[in-house]
Amino acid sequence: MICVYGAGSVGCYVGGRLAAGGAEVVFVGRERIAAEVATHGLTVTDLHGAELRVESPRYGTAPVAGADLVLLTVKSAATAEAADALAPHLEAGTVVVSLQNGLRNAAVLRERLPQARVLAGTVGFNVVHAGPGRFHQGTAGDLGVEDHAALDAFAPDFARAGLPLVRERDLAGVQAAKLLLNLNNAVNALSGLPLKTELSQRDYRRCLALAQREALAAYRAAGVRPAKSAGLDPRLLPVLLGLPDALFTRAAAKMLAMDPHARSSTWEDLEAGRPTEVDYLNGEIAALAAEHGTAAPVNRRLTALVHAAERGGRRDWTGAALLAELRRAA
Ligand SMILES: NC(=O)C1=CN([C@@H]2O[C@H](COP(=O)(O)OP(=O)(O)OC[C@H]3O[C@@H](n4cnc5c(N)ncnc54)[C@H](OP(=O)(O)O)[C@@H]3O)[C@@H](O)[C@H]2O)C=CC1
Ligand SMILES: CC(C)(CO)C(=O)C(=O)O
Repeated sequence: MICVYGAGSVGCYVGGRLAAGGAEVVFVGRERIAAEVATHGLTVTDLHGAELRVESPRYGTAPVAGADLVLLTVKSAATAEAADALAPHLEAGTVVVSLQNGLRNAAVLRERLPQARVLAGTVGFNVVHAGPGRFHQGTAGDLGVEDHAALDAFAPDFARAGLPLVRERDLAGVQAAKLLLNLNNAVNALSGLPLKTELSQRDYRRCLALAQREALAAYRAAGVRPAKSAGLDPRLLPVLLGLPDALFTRAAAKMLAMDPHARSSTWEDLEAGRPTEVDYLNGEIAALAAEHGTAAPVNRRLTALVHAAERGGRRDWTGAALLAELRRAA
């Protein structure tokens, strides 16, 4: 049995696809989503036109025993608490995969779940809660997981679900590369715009490039080596982002191949009135920079602006205004 623990956007989508493909899936999460899927069932859709239904998903609010695989899909701030709740229900050797953004979740899980085989993972695509019981994948991307033989037993379930596991030898590098892209979550949430509209405007991209340059400097100082993404050396990302719109649209066609309504998870958090994960994204870079003596005023400012937005502050920054604000901070 596969348990999805903390089933919100990513958990309902991934678990929904697995269940629609025939896997036995138990979802654990909050009462409001349990009530929603009890009434409406689960529908998962994607940018390629897929629409899959799970009529009666097993969705509860308490941890369950007997899972062979746990997919952990809570936001980073909830990882420790989720691990503590799961601990008494895991048998020795149970595989726990962290499908979360950020760099440190797997380490938190390993510390709190010594009996489990914890593997780090990344979700390379965006999912939004698109209506009652509906979860939509709006951008292309893979499920990356730290390679381990323990995954052999589950790989067929993911393949049948149309979400093949991409088994990575350097997951830490993939996570570091993913974090470079997730620095855009703050820019996207502050813009109030869909990802495609935001990334199509050079000034927003320049904001992201400033944040990425700081991250690359912090990585260098810390000895973190981000992996290539889509074949591109991560050091070239800020250069690519700085291109004029017409050139960028052509050079980064793959990056922009997304549903026009796709949003970042940080935008979704603000929209739902929840605390965001910004401390684990831009805040992670600020912390890494402080630890290794490099500068990260842009990531610090973006973190502060997202926290202000959580308290009702501005969420309609134009690209020019945000860029001026970040340049003032730098
Ligand atoms: N959404 C996306 O497009 C993407 C997200 N990610 C990453 O995936 C992870 C999950 O994100 P996402 O699915 O968007 O997050 P969501 O907030 O949609 O889902 C997490 C769910 O877990 C619930 N939860 C929190 N704590 C517990 C707990 N102790 N027990 C049970 N349920 C709990 C939350 O409830 P409540 O809110 O009430 O606390 C929420 O419903 C994050 O790290 C995110 O960065 C990665 C790529 C894309
Ligand atoms: C897929 C991506 C990068 C989209 O912004 C994401 O990880 C998120 O929304 O958190």
